[in-house]
Amino acid sequence: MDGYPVVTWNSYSQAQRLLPPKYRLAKDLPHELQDRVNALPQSYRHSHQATVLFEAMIDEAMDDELGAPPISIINEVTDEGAPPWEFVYTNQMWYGEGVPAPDIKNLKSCGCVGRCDPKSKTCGCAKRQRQHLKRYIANGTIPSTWNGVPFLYDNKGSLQFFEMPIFECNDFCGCDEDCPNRVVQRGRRYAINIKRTEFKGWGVFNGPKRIPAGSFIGIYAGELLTVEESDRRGVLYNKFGRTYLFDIDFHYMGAVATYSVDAYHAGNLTSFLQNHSCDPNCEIVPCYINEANMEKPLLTIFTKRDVEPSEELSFSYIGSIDKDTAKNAKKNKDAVYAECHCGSANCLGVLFS
Ligand SMILES: C[S@@+](CC[C@H](N)C(=O)[O-])C[C@H]1O[C@@H](n2cnc3c(N)ncnc32)[C@H](O)[C@@H]1O
Repeated sequence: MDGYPVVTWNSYSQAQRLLPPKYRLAKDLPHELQDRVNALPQSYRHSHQATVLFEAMIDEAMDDELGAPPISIINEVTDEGAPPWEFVYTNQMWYGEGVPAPDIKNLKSCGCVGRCDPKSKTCGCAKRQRQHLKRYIANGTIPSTWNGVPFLYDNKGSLQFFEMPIFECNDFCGCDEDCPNRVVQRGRRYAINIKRTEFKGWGVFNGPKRIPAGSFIGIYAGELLTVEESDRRGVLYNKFGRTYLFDIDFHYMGAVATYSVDAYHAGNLTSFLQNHSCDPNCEIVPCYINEANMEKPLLTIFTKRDVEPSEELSFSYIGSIDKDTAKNAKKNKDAVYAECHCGSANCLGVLFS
């Protein structure tokens, strides 16, 4: 066309990156509801109304996982109506002081139309995942039976490989919402309950259907902190025996963390899924969506084997705390070192052992 520049998907997508990225600041976390409930007498927090209110708080936060089954709070063990009103229920990340905004300028995206074809040689996202896969192919992590398709999900959306980061299509890609490379961002598909256990506080339990291996359960949501702030909070948390900190230090980062997630003041069902098992059925996998900074993946939780109806969902703490911290905490008799009640046949007997 004479005199008019041609607007393509790529130029539109590039232009959008000039806008400031959308993200939430930890200092803006709302806490009015929690403050109001905590100001009420204990009899309220132990009532059925507290259960209903807690379930409603969860429901309201589930706008970003449309179609996800509702979550029930079940307590057949104590008289608490709900878990402690210490945190804001959210599936999002809230950025703490000193944590930079998401890097969208350097984010790679695809210009595919409709659903991305995993076999495509031109899809930018398939290319990016393939590039990253090369090192795993070279070191034999990917079995020789691998069919060469770069996306880590199969055609049912189940994760195939747990040892490497996922790169999903993002807000700047041309493909549709039902693209096979958009699983985490579509949210949870299986019914789960938050249930009081006898010895481990609250936990996450499967609903009535078997969850197949490789199913997405949730993002380990909460405050995204610098590791310095996380270390400062960790000393305190260890003293009173509950920590929800998770350092982002995957092997391809040289096992050194710059950032950490704290799910104490903000989080979702996955904070309770943080119960340890010596024979876990879930795994945390780094996943990049609207972020080019490799130090800031989302921590996403997937089932690593089939989970039976009503079975507890859990993962292993072993490896999630460094040895020096463990040694010192044990010496100081920190409350965070507890007897393990996972009940598995190969139980080591102690948490963070
Ligand atoms: C991050 S919290 C997990 C959620 C916790 N159950 C709650 O109610 O908030 C971690 C704490 O849960 C308890 N816990 C988790 N797994 C356990 C296990 N296998 N045996 C005993 N206690 C456990 C310990 O008190 C641990 O410090």
